[in-house]
Amino acid sequence: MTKKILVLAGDGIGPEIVDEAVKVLNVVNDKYNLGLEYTEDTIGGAAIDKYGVPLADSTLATAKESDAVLLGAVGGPKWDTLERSIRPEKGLLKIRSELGLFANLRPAILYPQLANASSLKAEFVAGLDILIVRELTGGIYFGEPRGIRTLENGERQGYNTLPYRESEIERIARVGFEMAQLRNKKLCSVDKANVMESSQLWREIVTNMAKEYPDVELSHMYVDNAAMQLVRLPKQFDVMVTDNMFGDILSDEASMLTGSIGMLPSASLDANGKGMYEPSHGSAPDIAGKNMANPLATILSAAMMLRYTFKHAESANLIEKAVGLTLDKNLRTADIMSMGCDKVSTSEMGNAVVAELKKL
Ligand SMILES: NC(=O)C1=CN([C@@H]2O[C@H](COP(=O)(O)OP(=O)(O)OC[C@H]3O[C@@H](n4cnc5c(N)ncnc54)[C@H](O)[C@@H]3O)[C@@H](O)[C@H]2O)C=CC1
Ligand SMILES: CC(C)CC(=O)C(=O)O
Ligand SMILES: [Mg+2]
Repeated sequence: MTKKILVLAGDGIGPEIVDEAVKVLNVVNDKYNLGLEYTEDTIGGAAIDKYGVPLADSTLATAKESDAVLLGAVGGPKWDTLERSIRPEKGLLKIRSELGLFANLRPAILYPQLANASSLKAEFVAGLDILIVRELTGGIYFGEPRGIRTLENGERQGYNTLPYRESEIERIARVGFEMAQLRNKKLCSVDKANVMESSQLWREIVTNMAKEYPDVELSHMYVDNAAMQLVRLPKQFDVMVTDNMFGDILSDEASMLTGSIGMLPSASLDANGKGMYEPSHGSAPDIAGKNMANPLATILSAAMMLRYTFKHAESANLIEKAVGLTLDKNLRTADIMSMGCDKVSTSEMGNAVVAELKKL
């Protein structure tokens, strides 16, 4: 049976890193006869240039007909001055929302070969394996009302709203509990319940759900403390579940424990296993077009696609193993470079993973 993948490379380093992930997918496709079929389209700034909007209706329709989406990244200085409603990032938020991709899984795993690339000393990060479960279609990135208004005294005021419905909290918390059950059975719910009503409701609902998961040890933490604990003692965490903005920020922070944001993959899932797979980082305009971005987060996101949407754990495991074997060869893109290693380009890194994969 064919498996339809919509490839949306997007902006900046997007096309460079997505190319490498597709190369890697092609190897497992041939090996296991997976029937992967690609359609290419675009999103973000590239879509503004092509269609006049950051996500064309036709692209969204193709995404809805596809089994999975592989996405690079969106955004860049070229489009930063556009009116807010048509900025590249709006396309990304819209596709997540329209596809119902409420559960964003961001695993922060330290490959032992990269212990020296981590921002923390090796003793703090050795064996690190945290899963951040981020709510992706609600909260302050979507809340209404929002805008920039002019007050009576003529001063302008920017405002956003952070709403969470009970059902939105419950469904993401359930993902957190279930992921914890599959792992080390520890769930830390991160909120700001000492200040915000939406967090108070969040904490109440998560607390009530704990009864259904007696095997999971639940804890709660305020987000400011969580940010600090992530760099103090990161291995205290197993699964963290949190809202859209907190998860966005904490996952970038956690990425540096693994050596680089270029190592952090993600899966954005709906209720039925359909998903969009994208690295956790952005379009990195500062290094775009230089063939120096790290493609591993995108390659590892492709592995997550095989695991979560196509239920083919064997090929996902193989890709992750090939990444480890490539790092064993001391090949490093600039962001994870350390002494005694060989610096490689984006495409050289992708080719090296392909070469290791073909040997397995
Ligand atoms: N999912 C997405 O499409 C996201 C898009 N953005 C957009 O990307 C643009 C740039 O945003 P920034 O805040 O600079 O975040 P960014 O994640 O693009 O870059 C932050 C820093 O990390 C580096 N970096 C990121 N990915 C890398 C990789 N694969 N290999 C090596 N180094 C890497 C960049 O060079 C930069 O120094 C903005 O327009 C922003 O809105 C930001 C985050 C996520
Ligand atoms: C448009 C942003 C919400 C993208 C982002 O920073 C992310 O998803 O990590
Ligand atoms: Mg982010």
